[in-house]
Parts: sequence; structure tokens; C-alpha cells
Amino acid sequence: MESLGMARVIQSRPSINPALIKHNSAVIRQLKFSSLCKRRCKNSALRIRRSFSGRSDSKVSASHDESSVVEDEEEEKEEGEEKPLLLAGEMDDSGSLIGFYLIPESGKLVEKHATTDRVEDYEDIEGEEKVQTRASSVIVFVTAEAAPYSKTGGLGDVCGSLPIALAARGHRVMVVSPRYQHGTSENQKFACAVDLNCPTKLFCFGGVQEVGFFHEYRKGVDWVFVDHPSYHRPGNPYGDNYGGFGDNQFRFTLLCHAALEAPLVLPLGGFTYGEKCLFLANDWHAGLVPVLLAAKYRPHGVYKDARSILVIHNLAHQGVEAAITYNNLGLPPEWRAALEWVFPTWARTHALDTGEAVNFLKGAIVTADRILTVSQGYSWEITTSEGGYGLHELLYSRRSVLNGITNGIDVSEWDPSSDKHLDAHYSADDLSGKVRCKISLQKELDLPVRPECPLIGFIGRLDYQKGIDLIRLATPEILEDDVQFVMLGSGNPHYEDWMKATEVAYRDKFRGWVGFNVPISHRITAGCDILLMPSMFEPCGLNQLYAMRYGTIPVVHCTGGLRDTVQHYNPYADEGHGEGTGWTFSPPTKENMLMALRFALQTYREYDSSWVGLMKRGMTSNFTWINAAIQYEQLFEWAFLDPPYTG
Ligand SMILES: Nc1ncnc2c1ncn2[C@@H]1O[C@H](COP(=O)(O)OP(=O)(O)O[C@H]2O[C@H](CO)[C@@H](O)[C@H](O)[C@H]2O)[C@@H](O)[C@H]1O
Repeated sequence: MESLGMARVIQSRPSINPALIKHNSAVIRQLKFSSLCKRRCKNSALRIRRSFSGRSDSKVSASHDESSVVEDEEEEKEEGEEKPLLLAGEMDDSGSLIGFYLIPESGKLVEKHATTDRVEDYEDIEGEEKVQTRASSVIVFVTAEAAPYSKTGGLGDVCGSLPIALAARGHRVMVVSPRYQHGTSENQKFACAVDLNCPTKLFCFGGVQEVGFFHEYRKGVDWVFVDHPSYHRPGNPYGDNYGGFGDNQFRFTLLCHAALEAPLVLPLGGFTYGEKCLFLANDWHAGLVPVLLAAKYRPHGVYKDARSILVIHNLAHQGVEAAITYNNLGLPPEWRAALEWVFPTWARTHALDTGEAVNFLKGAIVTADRILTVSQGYSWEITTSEGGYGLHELLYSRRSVLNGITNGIDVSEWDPSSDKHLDAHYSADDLSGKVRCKISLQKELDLPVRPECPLIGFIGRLDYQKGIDLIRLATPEILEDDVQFVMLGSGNPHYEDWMKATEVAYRDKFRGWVGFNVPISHRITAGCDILLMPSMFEPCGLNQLYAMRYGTIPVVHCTGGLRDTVQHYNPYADEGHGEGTGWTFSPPTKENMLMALRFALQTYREYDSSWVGLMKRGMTSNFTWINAAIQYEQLFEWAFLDPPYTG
């Protein structure tokens, strides 16, 4: 895709701008306040008699009991009691009352929302607002992976850290994922999760399936693990050395059914999450969650106040199985169309193949109340035929509820000044430890110890998505130069074999570490000078964020989240001090990638201060989850403003 054209279109795509949110909400509050003041002068004020704690961090619930609401012509103030005024009811487009706005005499504005409890500091209505907004929601993440319990890639990272960030902001957060037992030391990761002794029966796959629930409360989050024998087997969450598991549809159907029961049946911390919650269904594995909400629960009056958001981390994986398997999913027959999927003629295997299938992700896109991708760039790309993996028309039709929020990272786990996996530490103020990390890495990989030699790294799943074909094509030319190159990854056996063979051919220059190893991924991120990410598409990408935080300069294909997060280097900007955090190239050809790499290598070798500038700008960029969490909160509000999807 041509980059300039895409940039132009991106400007019109739906997006969340935090500055705009802040501005708009301030304006809305200002308008509400002034119109309400006028009303207050004309009419008698309606008062709610109730005690009010006034704590800005407490959930405040207004009583809806009629006896507690009285009209009062003479506004008398009883000593020692704060009596908030009822300023107005908030209506939605259909005229339904969805919330109240109250202001107590302390000056704190209190709003009781139909779906969230919000507390906002109102120091000075006329003057500069001291913003301290918290919308407290009840959130249920449903995911196949959540680090540190389970992780094969970025999904695990996000579902392991975003819930903690949201819980820290006052939300009640549960994460539901399978209790994998692979029969290795990895089992220990679930050691602190206790059996809730709450066996639950689910109906799917032609009968009753019984699951158990394990629970650990950690960092403010309820981590709930669904237990079933199908999650107990060697390999990773999705497969083993022989490929993907044949019963993955069954395993993740169970996860979805169980996740919808968990808020109703598990008394976590003494009481259940209840029906008024917000489900965040991550990728196809959780795709049945919005479908079940619409098809199985809402028609019976359960979860009628709940909402769902489908979070797409990777559209390439959709959970597609033969059409006949629909009957196994525990869904009413009349909902078949929501999941129905017909492969285009060219993708069918033979002349009699009708191409009919069920597609979990498609079902979720149809039925979710909102849809979110993990960067704004990707949220637009998936509505195009190039990036939509066959679902672009459907996604385009739902673009009014489609947004993109760039992922954050866990800055405590990924911190070069304290990283437990590193031999030496460093920061933007003192970079001296980085070269020691490089020397340690060269020793560990048995590469010639040459601190001056540029070290290029790659970390990721060995998959078409990650641009491995481009790397394979370009490696002989990359290694003609005086560089070292290390790749860490696992996945497609062809790519794994290529890495092993390349290591043999270039003993002094190339290392291919086949496997999944978190400590070595930290050491490569710290020890390398350049991180290469030529992804064909990249919904967000986390490794470039980790790299920038570690002063390792990313060279990336300008796509999706890579485009949104890596700013192309311009040495002439800022009065010659330079601007940008890495190099981007597009379209993804070998020549373009080599050219970007050569620019990076030349800057590394010849322009020391420019290189340090690049490192420091990356290291001081703000990639915390707080930015993203604020945007998620806006999305939660929007989800509850609209009526739920009912079909
Ligand atoms: N062999 C290995 N050993 C150790 N660690 C390894 C490893 N291979 C990968 N990792 C780790 O796995 C994570 C990969 O995250 P990415 O976001 O780059 O890609 P992924 O495609 O899996 O995620 C998808 O979901 C995320 C989250 O939304 C999106 O950012 C992304 O674009 C999308 O494709 C990183 O933490 C990385 O260090």
C-alpha cells in the first residue's frame, strides 16, 4: 500500500484523540453547568436528601428511592450535612434517562451514570479544571493468553498488563483464560491459583461439559482460570510440534461459555461481578462471547445491561471450521447466519467444495457492541481489501463502532534500569550499561566480542506476518556488511530450518535462536543496536516499543501500529538536532528494507551524537498503559451509551 495515500485516508478514519476527549468532556460539562444554573434560578431546586462522603476516590451511588427525593422551595442548608443539588437528568437520543448530574456544596461534581459510577473533581467551574476523572466499570477480559500465566506473543502481553492498569484506575477487573497444564515447569505459573470449588455445567458439543474455575487475586485483578482436561496437554496454548490442536474450536467454545457464566456464579471477594458488566473479547478465541450474549442470554433477560467489545489483535486468525460444526456451539439454530462464512471460489479445495464454514471472528464482528483494534492505523487497514482478510466489507459496514487504540507496554517489566534479565543496567541519563549488555549478549551467543560492530536483532513469531521472507531474501546482502545479526523466534518449521542453516553458513555473523525464551528476548532487546521489524502487516507491534525503551533503534515497515509508533528519522529537523525515533520503509521490498538498514548503519557508524539523540528520544517516549487506559475508558462510556446488539 502506498504510504502517502494511506496517510491521507487515515485522517478520516474513526479514532480516539485523548486531547479531544478531554476538551469535549470539559465543554460538555461547562454547558451542562451553565444551563443548569439558569434552570436553578428559574425553578425551585430539586434536592436529594442523602449523606454524601465527598471522597473523590469513592464510588458514590445516589439513591433512587422516591422517598429520599423532595422538592424544596427554600434551599436550607442543614449544618454538617452536604446536600448535593440534582441539576439534571441526562437523556440519550431516544429520550431515555441514562444518568444524573449532581453537585454538592463542596464543589465536587458527582454524576450517577446508568452504567458507570463517575467521580470528578470540580475545583473551579469557571477557571482551569483540575482534571481527575474516573469512570468505574465492571470489566471481564476473555482471552486465550495472559502473561505471565500463558504467552505465545503480544496477546499475552496485553491481556497480562492492561487489566492491571485498568484495575489501578478504579475498575473492577476479571480476566478469564484457560488453566493450561503442559506437564512442564510452566505449570508452576498457575500454582497460586486456588480451586474455587465451583464446578459449572455448560451445554455445547452435543452434551453437558463440566468446567472448574481457579482464581488468583493479583495486582488488583481477579485472574480466573477455566479448568478442563482439554487444556491439560504438552505444547503451547494452540498446538504442539505436530501443528495446531484439532479440537481448538471445542476448547475455545468452552472458554467463551465459561467466561459468560463466571460473572454470574463466582463470588470473588465475597460477591459476584453480576450482569452489568463489560466483556472485552480478545481475538477469535473469545469470539463467541458477543454471539452468546446476543443469542443465548439477552433474549432471556440476562445480561441485558451488559455490553461487549471485540478487541482485534490479529485479523489473520479467525477461527474458521466446517459449517457443520455450528451445531456444536450451543447456539440457537436461528443465529447460524451470524457465523456463516463462505470462502471465495479461488480458496476452495475442489469443484464440489461449497466453501461454507463457520467463522468465530466474523460472528463477533457482527454481534459485538463495539469493535476495537490495537492501533488506529490498523483500524483503518482492516476496512480495506488489502488488510481485511475477507472481512473488510463487514468491518467497513460497522465502522461507526470501530476504533483503534495503540497498545501500551508494561514499563516495570521492560525497564533497562532494573531489568532482572540483564547483566548491566542503563537509562537515558546514563547509557554506559548498554554496551556492557551488548558484550554479554555477544558472549552468550558465542559471537565475536566486538562492541563497535553494529548488532541487528529480530524477535518474533516465525510467521508470514513478520516479514521473514524479506529477511531471508536480504540476509546475504545484510551480512556482506560488517555487522552481526541475531534472530529469536519459533513457528513455521521452514523458517526455523532456514535460521539454523544460516547460522551454520555465517558462523561469525549470524545467530538463529529457535525457541520461545523471554529472558533472552530481553537481552537481545538491550544488547542490539538495531531492531529489524519488516512485518507485512502489524496490528500494533510491541517489540518496537520495547526496543525504543531500551535505546535500540527500530527499522520497520511502515504499516499498522509500526507506522503509528515509530517516527521516521529526520536529521535536519529541530535546527539540526534531528527528530524521530527510527527508520520506516514502504512498500515492503528487499531494496527498501536494505536502504533503510544502510541509513541506520551509516548513522550508527558516522554520526554518534545523532545516534544518541535517536536513542534518547525513544527511551523517553511515553509508552505506558495510562494513555491507552484513558482512551479505553472513553470507549467503555460509548459502549454503554448505545443500546446493546440484539440482532
Ligand atoms: N521466540 C520468542 N521468545 C520470547 N519472546 C517472544 C518470542 N517471540 C515473540 N516473543 C514476544 O512476544 C511478543 C510479541 O508481540 P508482538 O506484538 O510483536 O506480536 P504478535 O504478533 O504476537 O501480537 C499480536 O497482538 C499484539 C498485541 O495486541 C500486537 O501488538 C501485534 O501487532 C499482533 O500481531 C513480544 O513480547 C515478544 O518479545
